[in-house]
Amino acid sequence: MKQITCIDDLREIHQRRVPKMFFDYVDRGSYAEETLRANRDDFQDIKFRQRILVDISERDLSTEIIGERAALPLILAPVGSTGMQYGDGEIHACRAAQAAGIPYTLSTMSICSLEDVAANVEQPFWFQLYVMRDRGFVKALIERAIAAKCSALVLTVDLQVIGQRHQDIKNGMSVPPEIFRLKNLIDIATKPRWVKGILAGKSRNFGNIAGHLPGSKDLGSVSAWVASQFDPSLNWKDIDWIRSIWPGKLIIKGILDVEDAALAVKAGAEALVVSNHGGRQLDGAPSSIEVLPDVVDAVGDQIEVMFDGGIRSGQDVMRALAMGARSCMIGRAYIYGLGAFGGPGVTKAIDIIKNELSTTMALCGVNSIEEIDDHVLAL
Ligand SMILES: Cc1cc2nc3c(=O)[nH]c(=O)nc-3n(C[C@H](O)[C@H](O)[C@H](O)COP(=O)(O)O)c2cc1C
Ligand SMILES: CCCCC(=O)C(=O)O
Repeated sequence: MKQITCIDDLREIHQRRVPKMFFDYVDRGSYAEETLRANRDDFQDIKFRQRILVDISERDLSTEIIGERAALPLILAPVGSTGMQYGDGEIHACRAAQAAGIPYTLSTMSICSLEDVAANVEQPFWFQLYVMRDRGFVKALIERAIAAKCSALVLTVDLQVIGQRHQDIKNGMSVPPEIFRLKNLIDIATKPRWVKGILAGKSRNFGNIAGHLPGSKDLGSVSAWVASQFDPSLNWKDIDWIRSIWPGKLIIKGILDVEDAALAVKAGAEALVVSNHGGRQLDGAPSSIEVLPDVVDAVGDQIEVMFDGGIRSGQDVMRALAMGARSCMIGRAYIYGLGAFGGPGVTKAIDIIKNELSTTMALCGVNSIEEIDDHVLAL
């Protein structure tokens, strides 16, 4: 792995090793992908202010995330179908996060179940919840997260309907995926390493939501399945209902608007995530980094503001922190590592970002995460 020096290198190997239908599912965005591109492009407009001759010999990258110490201001974001990128992918990613001292978020749409992950890792992890129409099932899911000792609930609120991802439709990336389509079978035949990894994994279907999946003869598009299962009536009043079941910390993920951020404060969440779902939902929405400063201005002293969208380097983490985020989630950056090399690839992705962040801090003349604010930016 010596030749791997940046997240883009991991992406390239992921693309080579994982079938196209699964790589594209990770890599691409919704509709014309304007927001997906903006997430990356807008980072590049943010320039640092280099400072020299500051003693930077004792840099500390650790911080607190919702009251817990973390080695880095970084969180592995919830990513559906992670176990299709690499066998038992959720367990590998969670272990890598815990070894690195950062939180891992398990998606409702994971392949390994809550119970599987809990049985195979050392420490508590976070659980991301999608609210489905069947509220009895949602309640049971939250109770499973409590039983699995999850230490935070991340309620994702930007996907009650799904933004269409053209490439997924073209590739047969349905629920479940059409792997027996001739084109996909031919592609899979050229990816023996992936096949071996998947066959070695314990789980091959969505572990948390058995009973809510279409039968294998009833292949539907993801959008049809989401429309049939996800509750479009979800609204602020439901937060009280969730609170009545979930006693722990609540993080609301998917906020892009200052008024919504204020409502998240009012709802009593411990944190919110400024996120456009990695450019996979409302195409034409602004980049996450564009809206971050306004959200921080409005509510940053009342609620912990987290950030995600487009982070591919430690420089990007530094930019988000400089704009007021307290910590950052990464999605694709670690999944590229997982698809390329399994657990060690996730560790590699975290290490790359950590080293880049450390060097960037040094060259900007800061020694701690708490010191990072807009004074590190060239205005
Ligand atoms: C393949 C993939 C699957 C995702 N699945 C979920 C999910 O199940 N739940 C969720 O809240 N967010 C999901 N997201 C969004 C991520 O949590 C995160 O918001 C996004 O990836 C951040 O952008 P980035 O990939 O540029 O870092 C997914 C993202 C990707 C790339
Ligand atoms: C049906 C939701 C799939 C997971 C997800 O959130 C995503 O693909 O972005």
